[in-house]
Amino acid sequence: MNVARLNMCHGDREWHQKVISSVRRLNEEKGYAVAVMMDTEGSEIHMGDLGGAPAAKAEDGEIWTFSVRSFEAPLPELTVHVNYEGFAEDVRVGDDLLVDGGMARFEVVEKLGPDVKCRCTDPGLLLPRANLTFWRDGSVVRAKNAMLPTITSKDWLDIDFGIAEGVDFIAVSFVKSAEVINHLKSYIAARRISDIAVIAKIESIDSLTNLEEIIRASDGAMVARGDLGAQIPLEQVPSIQQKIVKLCRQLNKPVVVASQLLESMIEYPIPTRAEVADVSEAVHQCADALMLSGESAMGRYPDKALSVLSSVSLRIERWWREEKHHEPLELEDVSSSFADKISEEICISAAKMANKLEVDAVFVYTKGGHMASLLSRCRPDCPIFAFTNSTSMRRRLNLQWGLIPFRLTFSDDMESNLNRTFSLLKARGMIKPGDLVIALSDMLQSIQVMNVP
Ligand SMILES: Nc1ncnc2c1ncn2[C@@H]1O[C@H](COP(=O)(O)OP(=O)(O)OP(=O)(O)O)[C@@H](O)[C@H]1O
Ligand SMILES: CC(=O)C(=O)O
Ligand SMILES: [K+]
Ligand SMILES: [Mg+2]
Repeated sequence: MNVARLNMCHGDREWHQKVISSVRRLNEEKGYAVAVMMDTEGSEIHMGDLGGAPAAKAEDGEIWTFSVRSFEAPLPELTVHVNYEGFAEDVRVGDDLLVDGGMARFEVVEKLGPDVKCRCTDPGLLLPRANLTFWRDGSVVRAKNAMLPTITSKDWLDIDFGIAEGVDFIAVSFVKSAEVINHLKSYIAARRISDIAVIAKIESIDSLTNLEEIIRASDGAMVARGDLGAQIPLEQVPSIQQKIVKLCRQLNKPVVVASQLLESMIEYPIPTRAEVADVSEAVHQCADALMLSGESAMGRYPDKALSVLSSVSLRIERWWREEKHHEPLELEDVSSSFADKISEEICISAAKMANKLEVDAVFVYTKGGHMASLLSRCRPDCPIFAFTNSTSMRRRLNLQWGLIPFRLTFSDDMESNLNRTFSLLKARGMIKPGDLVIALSDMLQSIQVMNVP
C-alpha cells in the first residue's frame, strides 16, 4: 500500500483525523512512507442515511418515495431522503432514476411537492448515501444540478482540515474545468504550502469535455469509474479509461485507476477471473496506481484484496518484461525549460541503458522529485530507488509507478550520497555487493554506471 485515501463522503473529521494519525504513526514506527489523499465529497446527488439501517431492499413494482424533506429516524416505509434540494423540481415523470449507476432502478411516476414517487423497475439493494442519477432519453440529465459547485462550503472546511493535518494529496471530485483546479492550487499556495498535490477526479461528462486542460492544470488524475459509469453508458468506460491513462502518461502526470477492480472481494476471499483481467489491463495500460474502495473500506477481506492487487500487478509486469511485450509508447516531450529537457533526455537514456545492460537498479537523487517522475515515466525494467531530502516529497513520490522512495539528507559530495545509500539499501537487503547500478542526479545532471562496492 502506497497511499491511504480518505473519502470525505463518509465519516466525520474526528474519525478521519484518527486514520491520519494511525498512518503517520505506522510510517514512523515501521519506516513506511504511506501518503494520505483526501478525496472531497463534492456536490453529487445521493440518498440519505436510511435512518441507520445498513441497507434496504427495493422489490420489483414497489412504489418508493424519494424526498427532499429531512426525516427523523426511523424513516417512513419505502422512503429515502435525497440530499439535492432541486431534485423534485428537476426530475420529470417518466425519467429513470438509477441508484449506484443501476444497482437498482426506478421510474418516476408522480411528483407531489417535495416528494417524488417512483416505481421500482430493477429490484436491488439500496445502500446508505448511495449515488443517484436520473436519465431521460438515454442520457443522464444535467439540469440545474450541473450548476452545483465542484467544491462546496463543506468541502472547503474539509480542505482546511486536510491542510492543517498535512495531507499529501487532495483529490477533487466531479471536476468540471481547469479553473477549479487552479483555484484550489492558488488557495493552497496562498497559505505558503508547497507540498500538497492536487489530483483531478475524472468522473463527469464535463470533465471529459475539458479533459486535457484539466489534466494539464492538475498534479495527477484519477479515473473514477464508479461515478463515471453512472454518467456515461458503461460500454464507453473502458476506452475512456485507456484514453485518460495515455494522456496522463504523455503529460507525465500520475494516474490512478479506481473502483470495482476487485468488487467481489467485498464478500468473497478470491476475485473473479474477470476482475483479475481488469487489474491486468489497467497495469498494461501503464496506470501508476490502482485504488480499492469498498473492498478495503467495508469489505470482509481488505488485506486479501490488497495482496491480490499487488500480486496480480507484479505478475503481469514480470510477464511483460520477460516476454518483452512492451508496447513502446512514443513519449512526447514534456519539458518546458532547457534544464528540464536535459533531465528528460538523461532519464530516457538511463532507462534505455538500464534495460540494455540489464542493470540491477537505477538510483535517482532528486531535490524536487521531477527527475524521479521523468524516470518513472520511462518504465525501466529494474527497480528505481529515489532519494529526496524531504519527507513529504518522499510520500508524494509513492503515487508514481515503480518508485521506491527514501529520504536522504543530501551532501554536496555525490560520492558520499552514493555510499550512504548503498549502505542503507544493503542493510535492507535491497541490493548486494557487485550489483550493477545506474545513478542519476538532478543536482549534477549526471549519469553514472557502477558496481555496488
Ligand atoms: N468510512 C467508511 N465507513 C463505512 N463504509 C464506507 C466508508 N467509506 C466507504 N464506505 C462504503 O464503501 C463503499 C464504496 O464507497 P463509495 O461508493 O462512497 O466510494 P467511491 O465510489 O470509491 O468514491 P466516491 O464516493 O468518491 O465516488 C460504499 O458502499 C460505502 O458505503
Ligand atoms: C472513486 C470514485 O470517486 C468513483 O469511482 O466514483
Ligand atoms: K468522494
Ligand atoms: Mg466518485
